[in-house]
Amino acid sequence: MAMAAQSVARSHAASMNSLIHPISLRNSLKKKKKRFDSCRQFLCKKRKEENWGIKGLKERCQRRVNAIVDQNVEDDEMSGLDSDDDTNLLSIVMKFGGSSVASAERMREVADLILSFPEERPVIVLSAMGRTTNKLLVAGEKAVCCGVSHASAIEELNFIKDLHLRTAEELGLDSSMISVISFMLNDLEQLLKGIAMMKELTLRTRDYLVSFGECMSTRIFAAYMNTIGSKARQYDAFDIGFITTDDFTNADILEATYPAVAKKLHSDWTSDPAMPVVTGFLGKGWKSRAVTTLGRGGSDLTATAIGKALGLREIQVWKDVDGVLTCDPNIHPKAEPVPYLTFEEAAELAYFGAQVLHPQSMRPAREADIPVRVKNSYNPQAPGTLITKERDLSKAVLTSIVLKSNITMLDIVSTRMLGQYGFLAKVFSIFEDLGISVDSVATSEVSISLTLDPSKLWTRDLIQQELDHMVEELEKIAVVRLLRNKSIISLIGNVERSSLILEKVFNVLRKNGVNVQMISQGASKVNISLVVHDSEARKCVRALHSAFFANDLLSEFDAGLQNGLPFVPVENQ
Ligand SMILES: Nc1ncnc2c1ncn2[C@@H]1O[C@H](COP(=O)(O)OP(=O)(O)O)[C@@H](O)[C@H]1O
Ligand SMILES: N[C@@H](CC(=O)OP(=O)(O)O)C(=O)O
Repeated sequence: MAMAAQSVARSHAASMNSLIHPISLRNSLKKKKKRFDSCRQFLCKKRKEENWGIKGLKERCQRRVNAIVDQNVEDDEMSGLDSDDDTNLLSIVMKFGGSSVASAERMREVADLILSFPEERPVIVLSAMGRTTNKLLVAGEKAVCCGVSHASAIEELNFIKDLHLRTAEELGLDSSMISVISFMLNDLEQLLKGIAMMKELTLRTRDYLVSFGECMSTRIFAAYMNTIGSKARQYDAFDIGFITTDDFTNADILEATYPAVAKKLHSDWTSDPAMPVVTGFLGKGWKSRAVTTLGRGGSDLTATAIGKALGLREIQVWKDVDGVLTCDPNIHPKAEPVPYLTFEEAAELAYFGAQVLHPQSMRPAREADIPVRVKNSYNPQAPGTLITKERDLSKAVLTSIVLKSNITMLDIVSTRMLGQYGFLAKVFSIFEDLGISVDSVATSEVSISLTLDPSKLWTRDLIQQELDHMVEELEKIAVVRLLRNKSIISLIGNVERSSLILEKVFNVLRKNGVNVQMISQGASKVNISLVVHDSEARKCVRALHSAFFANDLLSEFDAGLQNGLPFVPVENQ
């Protein structure tokens, strides 16, 4: 901006020389100053979008400064700049998960945290309070078999009522908002009675049932922000353009969502600015028009979708951990935060079971190239994890270890009725026809080993029915072995160094007497997956974590690499 200021001075001096009237000079300078401001915004945005280096930025700056000074307003690259002034538009998304808004006290802390960024104009995305979603699901299951007269007494319903009414009162919300919440709780009770009467809980009803969690948390929080004088407006995602497939409990966001959400949030903000507080996790089925959900943990996806829709600067997801960790802290208490990840690594990590991020959530952020920051709302000072398109992998070996348990594995050996490619094609067309999703695959000429993704299969009965049908179909062309109770351990890291990673991994496994039943290296080049028996999996992850991350062994491992020698820790030699 120093350069811009000098140019304003230059222009000022030039104007003085030609004896322009002081008022028109002031207006002209004001106009130019406005142009410089919008120009700066425009350049910053374009620089990010098009990845300009410093040299490119300088050249473009100079061109625009000259154009402004010389009044060359017809310059192509300048056109539309006045309307491109986005200094007052929404700037970031801040998503707070259930643990961040579990009580009145937590909501107050979240409000303070948001207000501690006065320079931002955030869109807020909230999940349901604490474990409300789980409790709603249990209440639904209980309603199916408890009888209408007992539905009101379901323990989880009363817990949810008490939590939400108490929170609204503790936050000092006015009586009209307390009535809104009471009405919603009353509707929830009626719904549970309906489920009890029907004695069934369809996937569609299940989604409507859990939607009460986010619908109530966002209303309470937006009302609280208004109470403390920070203007906020609540939105139900299904009413502002979140259009999804009709796959209840696991819906996908459709493309039409992005322009619709952008239009609604943008026009409300420009006509009457108020911090948007949006329900995470929810959408509207494009055919059914009913409430859908995006799969467990889906508020992360809501946040990244809003970031993409509005082209925001950053997406922040606030959790109860110091970022994405080197492994699940419930498995290894010494798990450490990972400072940087690429979208690809984060997606792989989430897909292979790290609960911290929703499996699909990286997609919109990657498509729009918007950085995602994972932060801890209980420890805002911690730097967290920054997820971007690229990062320096030259020193990276292993980034994180992820465990996905209770997996079903299939061993399929061809009866040689088909040629090699006919065999593979037939096997995968069977999965496609049955809508069964496959996680990891290892193939030879006549056999395939693969793991099935259980998250697509919702109830026990359905799993058995589907599996029986699938095996029946596969047995027409192959000998099939179904192996249950397996776990996938995914090693996310720099697969350029896969042989060194594997050497170390197999040392650890050998020492612990663990047999690997399948191994696959993803084409994404960031993931090696090992399949082991469920009963050995947690022990394995702990041993691998200690070998790779404890006592700074990772850097020793790196040092060994630099000397051209693979490092094997003493404990494993
Ligand atoms: N690799 C990992 N890194 C961080 N957290 C993980 C990891 N694997 C599992 N977790 C679990 O994920 C939790 C955070 O995810 P989640 O409960 O969905 O957060 P929120 O509800 O706040 O969005 C953590 O409390 C932690 O127990
Ligand atoms: N409340 C939903 C959606 C969600 O994203 O929750 P959280 O952010 O607390 O993981 C769930 O529990 O699945």
